[in-house]
Amino acid sequence: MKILTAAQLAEADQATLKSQNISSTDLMERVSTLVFNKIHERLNGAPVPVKIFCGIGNNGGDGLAIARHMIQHGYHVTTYVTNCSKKRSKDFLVNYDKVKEVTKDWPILLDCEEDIPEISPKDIVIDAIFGIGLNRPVKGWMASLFNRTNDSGAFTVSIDMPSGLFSDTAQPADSAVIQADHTFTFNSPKLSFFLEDTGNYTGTFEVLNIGLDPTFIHQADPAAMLITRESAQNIYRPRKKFSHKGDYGHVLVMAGSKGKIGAAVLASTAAINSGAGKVTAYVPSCGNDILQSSVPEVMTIADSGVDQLNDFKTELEKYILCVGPGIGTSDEVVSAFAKAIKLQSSPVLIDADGINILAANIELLKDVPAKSILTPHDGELERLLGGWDSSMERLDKAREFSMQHDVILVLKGAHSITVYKDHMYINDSGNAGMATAGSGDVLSGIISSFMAQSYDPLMAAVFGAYIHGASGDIAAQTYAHEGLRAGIISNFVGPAILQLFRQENK
Ligand SMILES: NC(=O)C1=CN([C@@H]2O[C@H](COP(=O)(O)OP(=O)(O)OC[C@H]3O[C@@H](n4cnc5c(N)ncnc54)[C@H](O)[C@@H]3O)[C@@H](O)[C@H]2O)[C@H](O)CC1
Ligand SMILES: [K+]
Repeated sequence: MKILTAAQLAEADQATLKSQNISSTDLMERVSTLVFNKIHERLNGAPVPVKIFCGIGNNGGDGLAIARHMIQHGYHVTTYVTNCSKKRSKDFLVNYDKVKEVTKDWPILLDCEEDIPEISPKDIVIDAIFGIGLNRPVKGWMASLFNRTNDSGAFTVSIDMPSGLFSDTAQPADSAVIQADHTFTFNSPKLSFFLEDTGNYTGTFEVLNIGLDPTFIHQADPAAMLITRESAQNIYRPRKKFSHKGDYGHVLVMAGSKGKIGAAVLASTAAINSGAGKVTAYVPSCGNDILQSSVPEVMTIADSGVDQLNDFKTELEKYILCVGPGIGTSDEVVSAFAKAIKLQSSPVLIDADGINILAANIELLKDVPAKSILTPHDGELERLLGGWDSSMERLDKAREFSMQHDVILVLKGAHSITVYKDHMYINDSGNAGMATAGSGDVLSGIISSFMAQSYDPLMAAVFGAYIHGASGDIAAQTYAHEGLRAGIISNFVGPAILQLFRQENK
């Protein structure tokens, strides 16, 4: 699913009016009727007090139209207008008049701190103050209104966006934001819904298809793609009947050190579980027997280093290198890592200490083949890029780094984001149970496995991140979040692939 920017959505709005030969008032009526139906389905006529707060732009227009529908259906609605500017939009004004026609009274105008009404925990609040037109932080008495709403305990439903939340630019620290319990968002979710510092404001969110011009949407170059089950289905490459293991690649997992051989076990098990034709673990010699007895399908090459890697020697000719989990960062390891990277001509996957080594020896990046994949968690990313003030800045810096070094970054988090140059792919699978030791090693194994199976590296990263999350989601149904271990996630790769095509989940 495409995630469009506020500017693109405003353009889509205009394209829709033209192609469907409708007025903006008609589109607002369509949108507000859709939202009303959703609310009506849930409230089912309940006589709860509903307070609808409307801004003076089109988000406010939506709110006024929703208010009218609710009043006409007998709901107990009080409608407020945050009267913060004289620049009322045309469709706000149309709907302002239409509410009056129904109630015979104008909505209550709020102009200052003293006008802010009491809000009871028993109220339902509908927040239609600002949507995608927000262009500056919310301060002053409006911030007080937002804070009162947030502190009230009232169930709060936001229209299109929680008011005060920016859709695709950095969230200023001093801006008040409505904390919604549920958000009805139009056409597509906004980028800020998926970021750590802003993603909680929406509560649960629901995307409503408001029938914007499909040609415009099809042609729009998205700010980011949301990778859902449907997207993953389209990336999946079925196997050929007449094929053999040589067709599905060979992953060489260079990982582990004394006390962290488990990282090598997890990454190589995940690689074989995800369909690589062959997997070899390249480990310090202390790990050789551990690997052999814990995962018989994986071959091993023991390095001359006993407790940690200190060289890189292999007879293998063709393989995909997956390097980094649990290797440490000592000088010996750095030289082994540097040697291994230098020998590669096709994209590699670098994780964990491999990223730490790159961050501390940035000159090694020149030997990393183009379109290689780095899978940092935030600590590793910070070492690589320096810090950031907001999640948006984190993305900006990641895009710049990707552009500069021609590498793919998988930024791990609740919604892992794969960044390649100016394209972003936001993962929509996974759960908080996956925040557990070794989960990243499993991800490295999965992605490198798909690379070995000839997925384009970018698609291997995007698909691998989805399958990793989906495996965790299926595993959590049996193990709960708390019971998930990385090795368990890895065992559910097969069920996650099956789930892509199960009919009942459509
Ligand atoms: N294409 C669609 O998705 C459709 C969206 N609809 C709804 O319209 C809004 C966007 O409306 P717009 O008029 O462009 O902007 P807003 O209503 O969000 O607000 C603009 C209004 O507010 C002023 N303003 C901005 N920031 C502040 C601030 N911090 N303090 C005070 N005032 C501020 C600004 O100057 C404007 O006057 C979208 O979200 C949907 O809800 C349509 O209904 C249909 C199609
Ligand atoms: K809103």
